[in-house]
Amino acid sequence: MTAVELENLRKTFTLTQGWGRGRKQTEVVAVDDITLTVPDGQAIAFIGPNGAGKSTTIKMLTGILYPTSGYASVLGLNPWKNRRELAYQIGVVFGQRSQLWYHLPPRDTLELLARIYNLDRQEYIKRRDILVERFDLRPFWHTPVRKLSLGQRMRAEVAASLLHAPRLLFLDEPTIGLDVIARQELRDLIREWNRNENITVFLTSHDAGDIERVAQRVVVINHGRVVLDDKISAMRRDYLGAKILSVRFHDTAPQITLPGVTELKKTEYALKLEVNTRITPIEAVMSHILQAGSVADIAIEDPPLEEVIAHIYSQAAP
Ligand SMILES: Nc1ncnc2c1ncn2[C@@H]1O[C@H](COP(=O)(O)OP(=O)(O)OP(=O)(O)O)[C@@H](O)[C@H]1O
Repeated sequence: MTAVELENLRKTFTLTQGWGRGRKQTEVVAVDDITLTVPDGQAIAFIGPNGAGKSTTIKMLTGILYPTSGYASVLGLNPWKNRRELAYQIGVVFGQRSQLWYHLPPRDTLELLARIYNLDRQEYIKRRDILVERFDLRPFWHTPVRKLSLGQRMRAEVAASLLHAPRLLFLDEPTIGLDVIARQELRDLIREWNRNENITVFLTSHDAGDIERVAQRVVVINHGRVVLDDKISAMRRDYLGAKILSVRFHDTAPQITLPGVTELKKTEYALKLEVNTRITPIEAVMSHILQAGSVADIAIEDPPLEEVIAHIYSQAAP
């Protein structure tokens, strides 16, 4: 089953500038013919620079906005024609905007949502108890949302979005503004729900850690168009073609001079190199190092995802 299917999805906005006779209308293309298929159970990071069209796409997929043209099917439904029906099957979390009742504690919010979604009482209690436990809501279960820390609120937001057991979860910048610990906790919860409950995740984030931890696949958009669609591991490997080699030696670290190899750091007994594997394959660099010095330890890593993303954005710029 396909969770999301888009074909030439497009959204333009008309902007009016000036007054009276000087009034001018310009067209902004926010989403420019996106075609995309997301299978059931996949966690996809939908990323791109500011203004790339991510939120506009999510708004169309959740039925908030009508597209200008194109086709979309979300869990087999047309989001803007079957918005109500779809709402029972999807969860939506916007990091920048709370979906909770500001003056109510999470307890009452979940109770209200259970009624809105018409959940069976026994089912609701079972599910609520799991969410309270897994999202650690107990310490602030009776505290009005307005008094929660951002980390607590976001845990409550995601838990609330999962109450009606949606099959697909849209998350728009869910970790924005969170500290390192709260961000990690939230990422792990989203990942757990995706892997264990097989819920499809459609995530936007500017945080490389979120993307890396949560998603299996990355779709990069820029100016409303898909510029890259790949597995995270493949994106890193193929796009930059770079590897980071960290080597420790038993004695003084040698000088390594090879085409495509850049020294990032050197101490007396250690070397950190960046290898452009398109110029010199990693095997050749390794055998060169093994001959040049007495190697105690060697580690090969991919470059940080942040660098890869920055590189993709810069190449996609007009
Ligand atoms: N209601 C609107 N009216 C006019 N233009 C809009 C409207 N909503 C979005 N846009 C424009 O459409 C483009 C895409 O915006 P969108 O919010 O989808 O980007 P985004 O990728 O979510 O960006 P960010 O990462 O900053 O949230 C931008 O140029 C934006 O200014």
